Formats: sequence, C-alpha cells, structure tokens
Amino acid sequence: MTFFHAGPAPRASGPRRGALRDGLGLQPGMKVGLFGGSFNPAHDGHAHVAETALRRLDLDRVVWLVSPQNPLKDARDSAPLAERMASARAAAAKAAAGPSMIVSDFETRADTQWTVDTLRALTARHPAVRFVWLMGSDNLASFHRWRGWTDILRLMPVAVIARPGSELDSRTAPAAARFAFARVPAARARLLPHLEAPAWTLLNAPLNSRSSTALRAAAKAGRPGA
Ligand SMILES: Nc1ncnc2c1ncn2[C@@H]1O[C@H](COP(=O)(O)OP(=O)(O)OP(=O)(O)O)[C@@H](O)[C@H]1O
Ligand SMILES: O=C(O)c1ccc[n+]([C@@H]2O[C@H](COP(=O)([O-])O)[C@@H](O)[C@H]2O)c1
Repeated sequence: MTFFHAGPAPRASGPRRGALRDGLGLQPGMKVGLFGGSFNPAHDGHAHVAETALRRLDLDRVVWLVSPQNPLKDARDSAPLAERMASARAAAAKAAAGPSMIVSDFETRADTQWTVDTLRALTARHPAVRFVWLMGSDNLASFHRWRGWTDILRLMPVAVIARPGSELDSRTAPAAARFAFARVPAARARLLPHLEAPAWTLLNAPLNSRSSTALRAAAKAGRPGA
C-alpha cells in the first residue's frame, strides 16, 4: 500500500492551477476512484467503500479526498484537518491490499471546497485519467442539494455504495430519477471507468453500519471505538 502525501500545503504564490503539486502520482490511463469525505473520524465503513469500489470497478487507485470542510455540515463539529488526515491514513492502511490507496489533502491545496470545483480541477490536471466519483447511498439521497450536482454527473461516472438506512431514500432520490437513463447495472460495474458520463451505478455490496456520528457520540460518552 502506498500513501502519497507530502507535508503541509505549499503557500500560494501565483495561480493555483499552475503552481499546485498534487502529489497524487496519477498516470494517464489509470482508473481512479475519488472518495471524498469528512473522515471525522475515519472508520472501517470507509475502508469498506474503498475496497468495494476497487474490486467491483477494477480500479488502479482510490484517492481519499479529505475535505477541508463539508459545505453542508456544521464546521463546529469538525476536528482539525491534520487529525482527520491521520485518521483517514490509519483507516486506509487497514483496507485490503491490492491497488494503492492514496490519502490526500488535495482540496486544501487547490483551495476547493465544493465537489464540482474539485472534480473540475482534477480532470483539468489529469485529462487522461479515468476518474469515478465514489459515495455512500446516503449522499445519493441528498445529492440534488449539492452545488452543480448535474454538472458532477456529467463530469465523470459515479459509483454509489449501499449504506444501511438509506436504501429507500436513495432508490427514490431525485438524482436517481433524473439520471435513470444513465444507470448501469451493478453486474456491469467494471465498465464504469471506461464509460462517458453521465453513467452511474449502485453497488449493493454487503452493508457496513459504521458511522462517524456514532463514533463521535461513543467517544463523548467515554466508549471510544464502540
Ligand atoms: N458505512 C458506510 N457505508 C457506505 N458508505 C459510507 C459508510 N460510511 C461512510 N460512507 C460514505 O463515505 C463518504 C464519507 O463519509 P463521512 O466521512 O461523512 O462519514 P460518515 O460516517 O457519513 O460521517 P457522519 O456520520 O459524520 O456524517 C460519504 O460518501 C458516505 O456516504
Ligand atoms: O459540493 C457539494 O455541494 C457537497 C455537499 C455535500 C458533500 N460534499 C462532499 O461529499 C463528500 C462526502 O461528504 P461527507 O461529509 O458526507 O463525508 C465530501 O467530499 C464533501 O466535500 C459536497
């Protein structure tokens, strides 16, 4: 397993795009899952998503994009980025071997917070990489509230990994309905990185019920790791 993450973000001294060193080590033609998250803290549900995507989409890499701040979440609940990076690294290190997991502070370096901006920056920097956006099914249910969500679906294929508690909401999600024409059966998920967007699939992998909210609550109640 390889982690590409070099130190603190460099100071901006000109246009970000040219100056930015992303440290991702991506090569043309690679199939790369982009897995954004708060990771506040990271847990084995995240490793489950990354492993499921690696295997089912036959990816070369999964990049864990540690968000500076989810724009739809309360910043007061967020641990500092360094803590969440460390937590994501620890969870990624426990994920199954195989193609590399990369834990990255790209969004902090690129000064992006909205996913649509992050994905535009990454596709501009790596035009020959086959990216797929990865997320849990709870996020599919609320995806229509994300900034530029239809643009995201047109930028790259999307793989949704089933999460307990969101099955019904995700099946009836406005985003799923509007892009029903672009849905790819899970049995053909391996094709996803090669398809033109819009294209998306829902992977009904074995479910994992871990959540950061539950871990934070357990830590508060003096039961860390519960
Ligand atoms: N157990 C899980 N199964 C499937 N997807 C998950 C699971 N846990 C997290 N995810 C997905 O991982 C991504 C990052 O999630 P995030 O870091 O917000 O963790 P979380 O457990 O959802 O946190 P919180 O409880 O604070 O909202 C999201 O796309 C989320 O849907
Ligand atoms: O761009 C948006 O509108 C947007 C709204 C909500 C969540 N996101 C992204 O979705 C990813 C998962 O968020 P979270 O907090 O559920 O881990 C993370 O990369 C967030 O930046 C993005």
